[in-house]
Amino acid sequence: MAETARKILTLNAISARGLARLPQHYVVGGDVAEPDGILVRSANMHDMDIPASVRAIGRAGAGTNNIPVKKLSERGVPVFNAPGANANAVKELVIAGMLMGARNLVPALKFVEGLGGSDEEMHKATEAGKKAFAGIELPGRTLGVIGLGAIGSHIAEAAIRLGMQVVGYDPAITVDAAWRLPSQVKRAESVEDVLRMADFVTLHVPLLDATRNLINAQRIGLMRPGAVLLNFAREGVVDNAAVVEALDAGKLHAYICDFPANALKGHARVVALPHLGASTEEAEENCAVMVAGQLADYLEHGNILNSVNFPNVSMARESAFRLAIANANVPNMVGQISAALAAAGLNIHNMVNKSKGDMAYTLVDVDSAVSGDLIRTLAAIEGVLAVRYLPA
Ligand SMILES: NC(=O)c1ccc[n+]([C@@H]2O[C@H](COP(=O)([O-])OP(=O)(O)OC[C@H]3O[C@@H](n4cnc5c(N)ncnc54)[C@H](O)[C@@H]3O)[C@@H](O)[C@H]2O)c1
Ligand SMILES: O=C(O)CC[C@@H](O)C(=O)O
Repeated sequence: MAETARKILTLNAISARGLARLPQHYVVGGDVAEPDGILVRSANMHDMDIPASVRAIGRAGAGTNNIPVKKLSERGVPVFNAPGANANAVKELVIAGMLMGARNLVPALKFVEGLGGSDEEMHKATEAGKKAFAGIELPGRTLGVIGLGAIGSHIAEAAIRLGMQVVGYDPAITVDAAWRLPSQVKRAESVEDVLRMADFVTLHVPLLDATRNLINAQRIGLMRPGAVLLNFAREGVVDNAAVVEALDAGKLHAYICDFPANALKGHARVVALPHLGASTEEAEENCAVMVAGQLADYLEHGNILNSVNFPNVSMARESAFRLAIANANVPNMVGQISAALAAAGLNIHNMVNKSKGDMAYTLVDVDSAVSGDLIRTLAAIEGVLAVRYLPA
């Protein structure tokens, strides 16, 4: 059988090493029509008319708040991401951010930029002015980490190595992340507990309805005087107006973030980086390699790994005839699918069905070719969202 020339639309620049993970016969570009899959980084897809041809989305990164995941679930389309692939890059920038805040590096650099006159005048002004930028050291200080997933757990570990005390909060920490945490990390019972105990607070939660404005005026009120707040998660997790008020009142020492906004612009105690957390050669490559591999495995074989809306499902190929069915997680789907296959005279060679929340997914290998009529019958079952036939 000829290879299917699948088409992949890229909405952002995707690292070449990642694209090389796609089969060679794929057509890839920023302007392909009727794509089978989409690769994206931070481009906002909420207002995009996503073509009906799209079978899967690959997010070369962690956060998927730029993607209409719910709408895609209703179409039976998985959204893949790259968990942990940029965690080290973000960790390093957060450590840099803590040091910027602790040593007042940005205001100090601005002061130096403003120096003029002869070298001798500069030296004099330097020695007279430097006391305004005296800072603190990290060992012995407490770092509060809110969200102990791929990034938060790495930061907790790095901070312990730097001699800091670490207190963390995550109501749904995964087993993997918990294993990564050094035993010295203290477990807090709430966001409020972390805020009360920490000199530096860093946020590593996804942007969800539940985390929007997680850090607001009332919670900032609980923070230690002179604390440094770091936000390399998402803009919406922090109320910018409340932060500016706390900075102006001297309650917060600095706000270091990855999300420039008008409310923060020009503030002497704000460092806003241009969403640089994942912008390293290594992270861009790791994310693209991971997600392109997952996308291709799904398009070719129906296997699912690291989808935010579907369960992990993978089955070794022992038959040339495979059906991949996305369905709602409701009773009797497997029964109806099996009955339709039996009525068509097909023998099931292997089958797996798994669910995640409202979504379920079924892979079925059969012993002989599948007809167009059977695919239409399966697609017409109530609760079936998408059916793909994947002959090897
Ligand atoms: N600045 C950047 O360039 C950059 C790069 C990567 C990720 N991010 C952002 O960081 C977020 C986290 O990334 P990750 O790779 O660590 O994701 P992750 O899924 O591994 O970890 C997120 C953790 O947050 C926890 N969480 C959810 N709600 C919480 C709450 N209310 N309080 C405390 N914990 C909560 C989850 O249980 C999970 O353990 C991403 O969703 C993304 O928005 C930003
Ligand atoms: O792709 C990027 O540059 C940012 C990615 C980052 O925000 C993420 O959520 O992984």
